[in-house]
Amino acid sequence: MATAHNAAEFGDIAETVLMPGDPLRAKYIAENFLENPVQFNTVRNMYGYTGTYKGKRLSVMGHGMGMPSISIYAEELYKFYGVKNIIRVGSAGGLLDDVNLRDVIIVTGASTDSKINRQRLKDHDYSAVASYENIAALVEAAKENGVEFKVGKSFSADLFYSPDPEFFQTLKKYKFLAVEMEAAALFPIADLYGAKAGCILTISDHILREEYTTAEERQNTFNQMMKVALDAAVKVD
Ligand SMILES: O=P(O)(O)O[C@H]1O[C@H](CO)[C@@H](O)[C@H]1O
Ligand SMILES: O=c1cc[nH]c(=O)[nH]1
Repeated sequence: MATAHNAAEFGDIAETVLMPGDPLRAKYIAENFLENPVQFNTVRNMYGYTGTYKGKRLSVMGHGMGMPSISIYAEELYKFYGVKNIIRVGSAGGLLDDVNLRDVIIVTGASTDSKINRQRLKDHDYSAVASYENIAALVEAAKENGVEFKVGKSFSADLFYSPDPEFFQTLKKYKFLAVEMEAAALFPIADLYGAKAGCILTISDHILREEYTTAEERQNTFNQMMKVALDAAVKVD
């Protein structure tokens, strides 16, 4: 049955869904990587498509920006559409010295400055970690594709425009590889539904060095990340 945010009927969406923040990136993945993609959602322009990749039925759908947005889309996918695995494919700002523009990051877990998980856990900390199967499959797929990668923590920020840039130094001290805005919200929702989640990122800018990729560079390096995520998605049941 359709929800307030998703026009799909049960069965329209595959058990594995790749989710970029940008719905146009979802369209790009569907049009360039999926065979016979069928669009299942246009509500709020949060495009979603289902097709096949290497013989496996897969979906791709945008999740918007920020934790409230991904929380709506991810929870509905797991709860109402029988989705078993969501892999976020996102962009992120690099923090560490050895994290460079265009690097691919496989996320093991994410901390956050949001209260979103404290609302879930009576104000206690939540260890928001990716499913091991996704971490392992993403690593394997990256190696198979000859894509260099780093594995580690991301920090999911509520605010893109931070009022406290000094805090990035603290994140660096604790070896967070990158800042993005959704992983910490996604992983606990997967836990809640006994499902899986994962996250792979491409470094689109370096926060502490103020370096930025061009739109064209982002497109090309994102292609590497998409391929790794798709090949990983095929490996995980
Ligand atoms: O490129 P996406 O997947 O949207 O990810 C990053 O980009 C957005 C901010 O520009 C946030 O959603 C952040 O997490
Ligand atoms: O959330 C994000 C994504 C890319 N770059 C940033 O600085 N933050």
